[in-house]
Amino acid sequence: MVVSRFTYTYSEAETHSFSSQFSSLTKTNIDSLKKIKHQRFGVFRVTYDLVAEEETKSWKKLINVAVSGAAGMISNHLLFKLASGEVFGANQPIALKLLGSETSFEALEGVAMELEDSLYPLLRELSIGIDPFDVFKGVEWALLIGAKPREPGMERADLLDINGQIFAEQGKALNAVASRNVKVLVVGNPCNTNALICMKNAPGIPPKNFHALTRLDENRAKCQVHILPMHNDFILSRLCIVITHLNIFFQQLALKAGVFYDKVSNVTIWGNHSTTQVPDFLNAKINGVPAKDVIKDNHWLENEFTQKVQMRGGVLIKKWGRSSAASTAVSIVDAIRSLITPTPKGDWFSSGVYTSGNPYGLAEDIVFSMPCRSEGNGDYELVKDVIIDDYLRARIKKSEDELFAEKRCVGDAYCDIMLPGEM
Ligand SMILES: NC(=O)C1=CN([C@@H]2O[C@H](COP(=O)(O)OP(=O)(O)OC[C@H]3O[C@@H](n4cnc5c(N)ncnc54)[C@H](OP(=O)(O)O)[C@@H]3O)[C@@H](O)[C@H]2O)C=CC1
Ligand SMILES: O=C([O-])CC(=O)C(=O)O
Repeated sequence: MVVSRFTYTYSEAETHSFSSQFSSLTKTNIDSLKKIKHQRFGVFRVTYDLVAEEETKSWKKLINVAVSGAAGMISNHLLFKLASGEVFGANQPIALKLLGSETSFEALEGVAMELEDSLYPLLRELSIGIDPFDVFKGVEWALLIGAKPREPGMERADLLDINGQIFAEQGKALNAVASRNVKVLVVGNPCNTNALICMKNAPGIPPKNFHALTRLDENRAKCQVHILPMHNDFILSRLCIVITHLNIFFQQLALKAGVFYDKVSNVTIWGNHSTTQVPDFLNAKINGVPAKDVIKDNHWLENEFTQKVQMRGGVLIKKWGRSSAASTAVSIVDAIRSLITPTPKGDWFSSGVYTSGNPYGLAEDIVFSMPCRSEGNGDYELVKDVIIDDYLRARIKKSEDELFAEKRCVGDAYCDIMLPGEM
């Protein structure tokens, strides 16, 4: 078998002139530029015969992965994890197809150069482009990160409108050219509604294949346990190491308590990736014991813990001046790995998935974070044996209402809902 490392359509000089064209673009010529096919990059122009190599390596068939917003902050962390084998495995060669825009094209070239310079053996193909109908051709995974963040003075409805258009176009492109079983993970906010829009525009792809990223919220919920009040019969503390400069502080807390966050399981985030999300402590377990039996402080769980998780994104934006990028990339890796490796017995993971046919009595036709299990084949099943009490039901309803409001906002002139990260 021959694994191709790009055939590049343009010479180096042509690339530079191609790039500089983008800086002087007007809206009228963008469409004609979009007709240009996406490019195989740099060293990946050449096709190498890997037959000899394959005799010694038990590599799987090449997997095609598209990443949008590839020149952005999250992608800058994620792409290197994908190329290294950390995500799909050490025997999984990968073709990365990076989607940017006319404004980010030069930055995208810079990202591609860094990927080249990293000499990842598993990265067999790398291409960049600005037209999703080119970039998404044959992809088996689409990680949709690119989305316009809200700017000062913008109406929320403007953001939903703009991002709605992005995800509608990308849904159409996936529908037209992607693998029929492509798995789509929407990260760009508001991710639940963007995932729904994308899905609705891709009727040829099973709705079950669309996910909105709520794994970061699950991870945040797990790490928040470190702030548990001391308890008479059980002292528990938790650690979160996703924010590098807080490592030492958190590690000290964990060492003192002698409990690590890998002892927290069965954590569901219900609902929207927003401040209405519901971190479920009712079904969560600590050391295999129901979290409520360990913590026995309902007030703390319903208030302090819940709000900490709901507000985490916004608090981080205030401190960093930008939204979570590294921990988001980590959670994307977790989300993918949860679908391609069997879920540990008795546990589950959270993902924003389509509600139609759900076993919890949730409203149909929205993308809602729910507990999932996978056999490791890329697919998932919803977990049936969870308890939903009156408290959870009431909180879940608020998130449902918000998602219906978001749905209504797409295309509306005025919108009065909270978006993810808002305080
Ligand atoms: N679900 C979750 O848990 C989380 C979601 N997020 C969300 O992920 C998204 C990306 O975050 P991050 O990487 O930090 O952001 P960046 O601003 O660093 O990058 C975002 C990318 O989105 C693309 N973009 C921006 N505006 C538009 C537009 N109008 N049309 C098309 N693409 C656009 C740009 O790429 P280009 O010009 O190449 O298209 C840009 O590089 C944001 O929406 C953020 O809110 C963030 C953290 C957690
Ligand atoms: O809050 C934001 O805007 C970014 C985000 O989604 C998060 O950090 O959870």
